[in-house]
Amino acid sequence: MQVHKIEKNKIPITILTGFLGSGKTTLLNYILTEKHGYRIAVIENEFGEVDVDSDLVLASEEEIYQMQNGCICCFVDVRNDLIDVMNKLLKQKDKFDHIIVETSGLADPTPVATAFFADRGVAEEVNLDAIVTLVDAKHIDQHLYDPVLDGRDNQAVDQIVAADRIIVNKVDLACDEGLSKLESELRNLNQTAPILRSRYGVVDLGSILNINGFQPSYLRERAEILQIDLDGDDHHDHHHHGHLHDETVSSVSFTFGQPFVLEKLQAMLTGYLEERGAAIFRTKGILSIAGEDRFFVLQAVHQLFDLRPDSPWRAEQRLSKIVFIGRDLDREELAAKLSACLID
Ligand SMILES: Nc1nc2c(ncn2[C@@H]2O[C@H](COP(=O)(O)OP(=O)(O)OP(=O)(O)O)[C@@H](O)[C@H]2O)c(=O)[nH]1
Repeated sequence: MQVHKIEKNKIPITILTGFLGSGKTTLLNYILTEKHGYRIAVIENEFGEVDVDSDLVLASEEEIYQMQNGCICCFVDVRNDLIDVMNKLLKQKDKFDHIIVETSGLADPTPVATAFFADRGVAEEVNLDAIVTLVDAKHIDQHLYDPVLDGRDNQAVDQIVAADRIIVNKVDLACDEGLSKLESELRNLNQTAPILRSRYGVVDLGSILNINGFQPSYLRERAEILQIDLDGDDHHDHHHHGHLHDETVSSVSFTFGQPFVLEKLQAMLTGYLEERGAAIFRTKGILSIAGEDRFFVLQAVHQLFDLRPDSPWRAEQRLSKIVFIGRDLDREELAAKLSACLID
């Protein structure tokens, strides 16, 4: 690991970003289980009404704060929540020495980064270390060149443009030629960020944590474009900014008390995602399966899906939670399809 100069006494913050399903939680879990000597506090922000992500982050000693209901980049109130969470964290700052903020996959990281500067109290205590952007080598093209967003703000692009480090993840799903082409496209969007490659988020952590990689001048430029006031010192002021994430994308979530019949569910998901997967960016779930003592984890990025047993249920009630994120989602249709897979 390389050692870098760190701003004295300030707690470094890493913003972990990347489009839906690019591998942020996978990388976060890798970081949380590696022996790097940092005590890490995590702030998670999820897009979707039902919280699945906190179940997917491995249980650990680290402090994990969940922020839900909205995307931190978009809503001033949610950014205020972020500052409130930070203030809570800072009251017990002897417990950790690094903070990781995992943004939702639809967030533009720039307004998130500005939140730390706009609040004077927080700005005195923390140092934005780097914006680390994960890129899904298999699926990113559909989002970088999304025809629905033609001429409009595109978060997949924003995330790459704002990056201090780019990690091209899922290299196992791409060929060498495809990776080189992708890397030159990324270089066109971002001329300075070093580009790393990874499989399941395995990277040299010395290249992404405590690197002093953040470029404030660049943030100021982006903040101006987004009309964010960087110099306001009261974060409870509802100042406006010109950014909203892709409104054509929404999420639909369900919970079920009854268990699913595995084969029925597998067949339904295969058919549904094959047919609709281009418009369904992300599906995740923690599922109760009939006859199984373990809960199953469902992970899908577009058509590519994985449903497998995880750990035994603990004493808590077995409740399935499932969330779909994408375009033109029909709640009724999905509810009927899922209900048909439940045990009679
Ligand atoms: N084949 C392959 N799959 C990967 C790799 N990294 C992550 N995945 C899988 O991709 C899926 C999404 O990974 P996550 O880490 O949950 O992605 P995320 O960015 O946190 O997703 P959101 O929070 O929903 O935006 C999971 O099924 C992972 O197991 C990789 O390098 N190769």
